[in-house]
Amino acid sequence: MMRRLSRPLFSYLPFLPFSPCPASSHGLQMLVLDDVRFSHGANGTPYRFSMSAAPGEVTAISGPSGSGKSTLLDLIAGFLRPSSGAIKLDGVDLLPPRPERRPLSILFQSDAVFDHLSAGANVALGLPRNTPRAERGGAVSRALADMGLAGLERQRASTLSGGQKQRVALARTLLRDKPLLLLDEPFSALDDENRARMRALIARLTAERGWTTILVSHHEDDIAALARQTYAIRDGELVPSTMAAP
Ligand SMILES: Nc1ncnc2c1ncn2[C@@H]1O[C@H](COP(=O)(O)OP(=O)(O)OP(=O)(O)O)[C@@H](O)[C@H]1O
Repeated sequence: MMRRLSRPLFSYLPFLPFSPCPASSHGLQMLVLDDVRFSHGANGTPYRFSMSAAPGEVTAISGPSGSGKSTLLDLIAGFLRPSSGAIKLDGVDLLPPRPERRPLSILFQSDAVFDHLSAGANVALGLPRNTPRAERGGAVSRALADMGLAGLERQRASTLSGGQKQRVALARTLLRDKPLLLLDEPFSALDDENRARMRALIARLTAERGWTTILVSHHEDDIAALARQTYAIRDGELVPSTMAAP
C-alpha cells in the first residue's frame, strides 16, 4: 500500500523544503530484499542480495569499485529486473511497477543537471506536478538556500561548478519527497564544508519525513556520520558490516 497523506501533498508545500513537516510520517516503510538474484549476462557475477532497511534511518552500502553497489540500486529502482527473489516496501511488492511508478527518488552517481536550464528550473523538476504555480518559486528558492545556493535561481546550469551541480541535483531529488530515497555517491563533488552540510540535511530529512534512505558510498566518514546500519557487498552478496555509526 502506498503511503496515505491526510491531505494533498501540495498542502505541505509551505513546509517544504526542508523545514519540519508536521504530518511527515510515511508509515512503516521497511525495505526488504529477499534473495534477489541477478547477473549482468551469462559471465557476470551472480548477485544474491538480501537485506532490510528501516524507515527514518540511513542504511549504507559499501564495497570496492565494481562490487555491484549501483547494480543493487538499479534493481531496487527497477532499471534492472531480478531473475528471482522479492523486493518489498512496507510489505508491498515493488517489482511490478515501472521505475517511474515506484515510490522512490534516486540520485545517480553521475546525475546530470540540464545545462540549458537555470538552476531554479532544474530544481523545480522535483516539485510534484500539482504544486500550485504561486508556491513553486518560493519552494525552489528555499531548496536552493538549504543547499547553500541562495540567489542562484536564474543562473544557467552550464555555468555552475561540479559541486554546485551536484547540490542542484540533490535538491531536485529531495524535493520529490518519496518514501524511499536512493543515493549513489551523492557527495563525490563536494568540499568538506558542503559535504557536512548535505550530510546533516539528509540525516534530518530522513528522520523527519520517515524516509527509508539507502546511501551508496566509498567514504567511511559519510557512512560513520549518517548510517545506522551498513552492508558491504562481498562476492556478490550483502554482508552486514560494522562500519556504521553507533
Ligand atoms: N550494463 C552492464 N552490462 C554488463 N556488465 C555491467 C553492466 N553494468 C555494470 N556491469 C558490471 O557489473 C559489475 C558491478 O558494477 P556496478 O556499477 O554495480 O559496481 P559499483 O560497485 O557500483 O562500482 P563503482 O563503485 O565503481 O561505481 C562491474 O563489473 C561492471 O562492469
